[in-house]
Order: sequence, then C-alpha cells, then structure tokens
Amino acid sequence: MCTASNYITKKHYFGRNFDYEISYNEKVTIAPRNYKFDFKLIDSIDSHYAMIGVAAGVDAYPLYYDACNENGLSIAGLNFAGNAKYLDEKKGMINITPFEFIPYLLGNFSTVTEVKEALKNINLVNINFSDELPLSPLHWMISDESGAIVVEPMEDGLKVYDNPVGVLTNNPPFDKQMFSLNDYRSLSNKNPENTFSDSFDLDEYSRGMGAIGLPGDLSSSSRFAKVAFTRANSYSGDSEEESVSQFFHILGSVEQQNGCTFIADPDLYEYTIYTSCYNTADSVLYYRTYNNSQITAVKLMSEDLDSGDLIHYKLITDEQISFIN
Ligand SMILES: C[C@H](CCC(=O)NCCS(=O)(=O)O)[C@H]1CC[C@H]2[C@@H]3CC[C@@H]4C[C@H](O)CC[C@]4(C)[C@H]3C[C@H](O)[C@]12C
Repeated sequence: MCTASNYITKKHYFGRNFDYEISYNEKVTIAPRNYKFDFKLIDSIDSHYAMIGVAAGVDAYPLYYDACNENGLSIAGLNFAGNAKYLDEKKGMINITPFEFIPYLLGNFSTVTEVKEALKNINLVNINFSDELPLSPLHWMISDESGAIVVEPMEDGLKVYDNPVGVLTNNPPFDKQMFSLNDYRSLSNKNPENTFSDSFDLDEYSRGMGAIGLPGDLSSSSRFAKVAFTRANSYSGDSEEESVSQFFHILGSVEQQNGCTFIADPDLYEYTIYTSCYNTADSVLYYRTYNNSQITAVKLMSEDLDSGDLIHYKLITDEQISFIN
C-alpha cells in the first residue's frame, strides 16, 4: 500500500509513502532536458522539461514511482490491484504504457489543467517494460499549486477525478473512497458537545475526543480517512522547514511500521520504505527512509539541466544519529 498527499503553505508540497515488502533499489533520478525518452509506441522526445523523482534502480530508463518537473507539476503512481486495466493500442489516440506515463506527462506539461486536457487523448496500453518487470496495476495522483486530480485506468476507460481532499491511497476506486468519507463528517479537531442524551452526563475526559471513530488501522480505506483528516486539519508555519516538517507528519500519520502488515513467512512485512516530499516551486526532493529519520534533500536546479544523461543518487538508508556527548 502507499499513500500520497499534497500540502499547501506559501508553496505547494507533494509526496508519498512508499509502502511495500521489497525494494527495487530505488534511486533519486534526475532526467535533464536533453535526456532522450524513448517510448514503445510514440515518437521519442529529444528535449523536454527536466524532472526529479524516485525511480527503480534500473539504469537504462527512469521508472519513476513519484516525481516532479521544473515547472511545479508532480505525480505519484500507487498500487491499484484488481482494478487497473490497460487496454490495447487505439488508433487516433496517444498510446502510452503505464511506465511511460510519468515521464510523458512531466516532460510535456506544466499544470494539472494542461494534463486534464491531454488525458482526453491518452490511452494507457498493456505493454510491459520487460519480462522481469511486468505490468503493474497503478493509479496516479497528479498535483500542482492549483489542485490535484486522480487518474484511474479502469475496464471502461481512463477515469479522471478532481481531488479536493488532496490525498490518495490504494483500493477501492477514488469515487468510493470519497463516498466513504461521508461517514466521518461529524469528526472534528475540537472536543464534541454531549449530544448523546440529555438525561445523563458524559465526561470530556481527554483532549482529541473529536476524532474518536477515525480509523487507525493500515488498510487502504482506513489510511485514506486518517490522512484526509490529518491533512485537512494540518496547521504549520509557512517557512520551508516548517512546511516540510509538517508534510512528513501528515504522511507519518499513516506510516506502516515493520511487523504490522504480514505478507509472508519468514518475516516479510509491508512497511514504509521511504517517504518523499517535493517542494514543487523550487523542484527540491526531500526524503526519509524507514531506517533514516534524517531528511535528505536533492535539488533539481543544482544540476546541469541541459545535459542528456540521467543523474542518479542512491538513497541514504542508514540512520544518521546526532550524538551530543
Ligand atoms: C509496488 C509499488 C506500489 C506499492 C504498493 O502500493 N504496494 C502494495 C501492494 S498491495 O496493493 O497491498 O497488493 C509500485 C508503485 C510504482 C511501481 C513501479 C512503477 C514503474 C515500473 C512500472 C512497470 O510496469 C513495472 C515495474 C515498475 C518499476 C513498478 C514496480 C511496482 O509496481 C511499483 C514500485
């Protein structure tokens, strides 16, 4: 499972928890403007917007999980098992494979509005990257400073939803997740009045009672409600440090601790392998990993963006403890 969120203070922040039981050796990967993107069915692009993101450790092609471009557009792909459906090639459409979706959109577009328009002509085709890396069932959250959308490739076509809550997890499909939020409409960050009954007193014995009923388990529908509540009630200063810190706390509310989501014997559990946070205005990628609580940052703008070669930075995954004495 995974969770994505955006957060707006003075600037727009976007990122995700990458929750899984195995890592594909993820790397921070920068595709400069003149890196040649080859596609399976459409023409290569020789020059495009530069982008930075976290990608699988396959050196030949940036298989992005999440990324943002130099114009402030950001995207994350999340698992959508059992629902994602990729179709056969369609004449007259722009036929793109799922692993090409992030490079294609970030390479060509600057805003969610432009992407929405482009999606009318895009067909996500059922062609895999390689036999070792078969098609994976995904849906995407796409976000910029003006708002976010969710794109879901389903049996009956590509669904595009506006995303006013600014979060995405996994199943069920986004419209159902949104409907389920109705159940939580009475939750609040304030302590509630006793509306249970006039005939006896019920005590306000603790702070935080306004959100009793908010789920705390790690299922995707529960994480959706939990992170939507956390994001919607988030308060922080608007400096870079305060915004980034608060962003990690929002996704921290749905972190998966190793051991709590069993996958297989012996000792294979799904856990939050990394959390990313993009300041999309300045194209900075901040991240933390499960065993490294220190925030590491990589700046797109510090690189030679007119180059034609991919740039990789291995994730720093060892704990960095600041000993005081
Ligand atoms: C597994 C991850 C989702 C995490 C998640 O949600 N796990 C819960 C599983 S469950 O829902 O609980 O069962 C997803 C998210 C992004 C994906 C990569 C996208 C690029 C590329 C696309 C190619 O086509 C196949 C290989 C490829 C490297 C993909 C591998 C894998 O699919 C990645 C890592």
